[in-house]
Amino acid sequence: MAEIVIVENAQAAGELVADAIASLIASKPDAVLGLATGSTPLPVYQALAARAAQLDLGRVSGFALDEYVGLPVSHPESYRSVITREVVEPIGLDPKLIHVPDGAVDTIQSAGSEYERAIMSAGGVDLQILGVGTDGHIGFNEPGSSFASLTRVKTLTEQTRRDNARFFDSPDQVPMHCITQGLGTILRARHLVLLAFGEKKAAAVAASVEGPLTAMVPGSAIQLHPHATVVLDEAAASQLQLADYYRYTWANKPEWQGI
Ligand SMILES: N[C@@H]1[C@@H](O)[C@H](O)[C@@H](COP(=O)(O)O)O[C@@H]1O
Repeated sequence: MAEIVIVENAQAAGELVADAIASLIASKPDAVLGLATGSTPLPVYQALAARAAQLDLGRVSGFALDEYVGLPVSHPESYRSVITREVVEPIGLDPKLIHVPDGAVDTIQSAGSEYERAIMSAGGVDLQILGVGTDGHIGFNEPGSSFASLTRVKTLTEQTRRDNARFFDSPDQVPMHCITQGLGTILRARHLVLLAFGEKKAAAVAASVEGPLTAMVPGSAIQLHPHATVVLDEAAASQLQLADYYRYTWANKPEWQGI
C-alpha cells in the first residue's frame, strides 16, 4: 500500500514534497521529474521556487503528464503554457530539458511513442507528481484506462471537461481530446507522489487508496507501485477507513526517513 501522509494544509504538503524533491536533486543532479498540471501541485512548485537559490537545477529535466490535443501551444491553457508559467519560470528550470506531449493534430499518431522514447532515453522518471480528478483519473487517464496503457490519445469525459471549464471562457472551449502518459507509463516512475486537497477529492482518494484495483478508478493503479506516497489534507482524507492508522504510522516514522 502507498504511504499515506495527512498534513494540516496544502502549504505543508507543498513543503513536504519539495523536501523530497530537493533531496533527490542533491543526490542526483540530473534528476528527472514527472510534472503534473492542475491546481493541486501548485504548492509544491511554489515551495520549490522559494528554495531554488539553494538548489543546483541546471541538469534537472521534466516530463509533463499530458496535453490537450489541437490547442495551440501558445494558448494560455495549453499544458505547455501552464508548465512554463507555473513550473519552469518560477523554479528556474532549463526550458530545453522540459518535455510536454505534443498535442498537434497533424503529428498526433506518432506523438505517444515518441514521448515514451524520450522518457526512456532520459533514464525514466525519478519522482512523479500526481493530482487526481474527481472521477479518479490520474494524468488524463479516464475511468476504463488500462493499467498497462502507454502515452496515447484519450477522449475526455464530460465531467473532466466540466471540471476544467473554469480555465476556459466557456465549457465548450475545453478540448474533447488529450494525449496523456498511460497508467503503465506512470507506474514506471521510481517514486509516485499523489497529492489531493479538499472534500471534493475525498471519494476519489478513498477509492484510489483503499478501493479495489480497477480500471474504473485509474488512481487505484498506485496500489501496484512499490514506492507511492499520498499526501492529503484532512478534508481529502475524510473518507479513508484507515486514517488513524496512517496518522499513527507517520507519527512513528523514523526522523531520518523521508517520504
Ligand atoms: N490532467 C489534469 C490532472 O493531471 C489533474 O490531476 C486534474 C485535477 O486537477 P486539480 O488539481 O486542479 O484538481 O486535472 C486535470 O485533469
